[in-house]
Amino acid sequence: MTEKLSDTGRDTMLAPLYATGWTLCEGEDAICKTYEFADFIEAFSWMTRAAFWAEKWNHHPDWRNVYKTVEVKLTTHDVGGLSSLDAKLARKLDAL
Ligand SMILES: C[C@H](O)[C@H](O)[C@H]1CNC2=NC(N)=NC(=O)C2=N1
Repeated sequence: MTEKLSDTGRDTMLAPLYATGWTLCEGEDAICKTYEFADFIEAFSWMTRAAFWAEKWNHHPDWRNVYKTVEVKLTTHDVGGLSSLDAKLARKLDAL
């Protein structure tokens, strides 16, 4: 069963993500990042690749795409905050 990240879990799991542009979202226990692509097709292709990983892991982003920008928010609804699944998916999104 997925659990909410502990304080120590946050430090170890989120610190590397802060280094790649992730931040804690305002007013909620989630991490946010805005990705900028060359154009809409690059952005949407990335979203498509990301969608397959989200579905495979049954862990889905809250995201918004406008033209070549994708705003991503990750949190674990089942536990009401950040879990290791969010860090795992964030690492994958950064690697796509
Ligand atoms: C029923 C389904 O397995 C759950 O709703 C999954 C789906 N995707 C999910 N995605 C995210 N981000 N958090 C969840 O808690 C979650 N739960």
